Amino acid sequence: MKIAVVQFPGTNCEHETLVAAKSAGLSGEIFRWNRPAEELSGFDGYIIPGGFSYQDRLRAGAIASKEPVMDALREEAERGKPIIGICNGFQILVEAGLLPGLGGIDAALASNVMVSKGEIVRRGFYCAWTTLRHEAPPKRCSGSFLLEVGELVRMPLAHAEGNLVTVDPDLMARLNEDHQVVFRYCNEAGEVDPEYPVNINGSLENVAGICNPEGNVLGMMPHPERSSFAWQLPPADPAKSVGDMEAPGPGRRIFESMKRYIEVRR
Ligand SMILES: NC(=O)CC[C@H](N)C(=O)O
Repeated sequence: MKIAVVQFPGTNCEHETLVAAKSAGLSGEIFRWNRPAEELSGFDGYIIPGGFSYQDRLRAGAIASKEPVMDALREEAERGKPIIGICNGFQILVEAGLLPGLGGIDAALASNVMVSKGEIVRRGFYCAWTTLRHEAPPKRCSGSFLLEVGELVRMPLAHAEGNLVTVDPDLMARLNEDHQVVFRYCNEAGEVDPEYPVNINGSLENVAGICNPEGNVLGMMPHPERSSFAWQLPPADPAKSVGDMEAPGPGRRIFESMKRYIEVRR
């Protein structure tokens, strides 16, 4: 099971993403955006990692979304192969139209605006640990294939443009009804609160991850590769482990899910 971690100029999470995927039993390689795009068909799945592709110019993900490699990824998605976009990867998927309903002028990942008690308390780039509640039914989505409804996973986020906004009053109803909301920001007890700091970036309905209608394409703002090993967890976390460098952290479940999804598809 071989995956491609697609790297654009300005991507900065490709190595740790590949290491995390390998820790889940996948094999793979970093695939530079300017390689012949047809070589992508030889992989079983794809991850677009985080970073600042093209310096986030215009909007984060906007320029990378126009690269020919994204047309090839669209074709692979149509064949049912899994694609996970993490942070800047999510932004690129949205801009490329691989998550229908998002992107264009109707719905976007906009600048973070954190609101508490009716006041804006913070804006822009933010880096913090967060807890996600898995909202989709098991097996709904390639990147959360193994997760139960309500399962909590801890991982960090670090971005400026992850705030889902829309002018379409029906968008959330459609996404919810179709179980395309995969993750929501919640507190450690699993409760969703629309205010900062639980709703960490101001996103509509605390959305942290969305899949396409078919479930094979997942975009998520937080970084599972940054909590795929127990040693990556914050010092106070009970699951923190420094002795065993291979001990799993919660983020590994995303990559294990992708592996299982590929196995089941075969
Ligand atoms: N960590 C990242 O992938 C950064 C995402 C993006 N460039 C932003 O700041 O919004």
